[in-house]
Amino acid sequence: MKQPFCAPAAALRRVLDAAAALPRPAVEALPLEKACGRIAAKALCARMDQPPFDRSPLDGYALHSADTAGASRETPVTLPVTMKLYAGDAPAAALPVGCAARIMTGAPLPEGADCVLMQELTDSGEETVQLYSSLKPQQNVVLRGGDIAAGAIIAAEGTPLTPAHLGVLAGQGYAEVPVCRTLTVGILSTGSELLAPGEPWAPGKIYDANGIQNAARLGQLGFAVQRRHCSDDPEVIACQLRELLTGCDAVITSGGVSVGQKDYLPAVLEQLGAQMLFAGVAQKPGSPMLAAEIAGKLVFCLSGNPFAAAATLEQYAIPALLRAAGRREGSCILPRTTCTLTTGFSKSSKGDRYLRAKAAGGSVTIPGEGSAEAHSSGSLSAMIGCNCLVKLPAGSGPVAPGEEVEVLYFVY
Ligand SMILES: Nc1nc2c(c(=O)[nH]1)N[C@H]1C(S)=C(S)[C@@H](COP(=O)(O)OP(=O)(O)OC[C@H]3O[C@@H](n4cnc5c(N)ncnc54)[C@H](O)[C@@H]3O)O[C@H]1N2
Ligand code: MOO
Repeated sequence: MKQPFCAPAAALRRVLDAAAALPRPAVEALPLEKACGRIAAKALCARMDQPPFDRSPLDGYALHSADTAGASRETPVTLPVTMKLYAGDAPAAALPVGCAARIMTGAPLPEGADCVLMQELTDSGEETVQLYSSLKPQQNVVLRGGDIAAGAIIAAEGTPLTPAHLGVLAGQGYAEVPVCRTLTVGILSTGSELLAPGEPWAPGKIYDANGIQNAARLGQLGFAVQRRHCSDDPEVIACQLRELLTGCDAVITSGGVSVGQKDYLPAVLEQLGAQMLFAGVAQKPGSPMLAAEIAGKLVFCLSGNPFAAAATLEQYAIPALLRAAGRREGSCILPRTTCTLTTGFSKSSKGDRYLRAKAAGGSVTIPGEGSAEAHSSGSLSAMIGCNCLVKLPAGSGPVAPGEEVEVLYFVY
């Protein structure tokens, strides 16, 4: 007997648990220049205090704060200038009490100096300097370790490395970092109606949109992809799946998962000895989707309708693949928030429904100016520019501008 469709939350839990149970990806060392977007395979810590010495944030004079007491434009304090420090210099001696050091932004403070007066508040003298303001200890000093202290975690294991992480790591003298090997995902579009890009159009045929879209999205998230398409022939599909499973870490198919006479994916998965994670998810769109494990590799069979494929790719395949790629679970799951609708949607929702949308600044716009047709699972163009899904829970009626809805942002 056919099993009831899996609830969305349970479906996500199953694929995340299956992904977490897979062997961790191998570790490789990469130069920082090549590590953007890659996942830290180990915790990356600060090796030293940054900055590594107390430094000046200003062009001016390093001083003993006690020497500046009472200084003002009316009653300047005059001191001899006994040293000069540029960024990159190492002070050769301590600053004697009663003396000033000419100092430039980024230069280390000499020992003894505990403050810096900007040159605009002096006469900018070279031999002697007149100070027009008094200072407190540590005023205008960037303290050693003030940015990051030795030992602090820069990126926890499983963190995708951003330009900011790489900047901090570079500031620590890292030349290379241990990252998880890139996973390769096989992408198979099934359907005898499908044409490859560039093929001449013929009656009854359509171009394979899902394959490119799925590949582009996975590429954006740092996966390598191998993309193919094949006809609705169970032997061909099985053969293509076997080949992709040999050369790739996971496979995503589209099409052929429903109840049509040429919807062969359920039977092919059975033939290949798949362990099903779920067969069908209780939502619109994408309800016929399958998720399985074959020989220790994740396989996601998305429905052919392009928006159904795109939505379930975001909701289930991407979180699980990112988890398998080495990310921590928290950064694999679509972040949820509540936003106010600026546009409405005219249909009621018997089961959970997900609509593509554009969220920003607490508001969310469902494209298509209220037309439910724009949101049919076969329509693709309304997806352009969308960054999230709006969830309309089972039992919702039509929704109107001004109402609050739950928003699930796509993961990056
Ligand atoms: N009697 C029923 N019919 C259908 C049901 C049902 O419950 N009972 N479910 C419907 C739902 S919901 C969906 S979703 C689709 C899913 O069908 P399949 O996953 O088997 O997908 P196909 O039939 O192969 O294709 C559906 C649609 O998408 C087009 N397509 C397929 N691949 C691509 C591609 N790579 N690029 C662009 N477009 C693609 C295909 O030509 C079809 O138009 O089943 C419903 N039917
Ligand atoms: O699940 Mo289907 O995607 O509604 O057309």
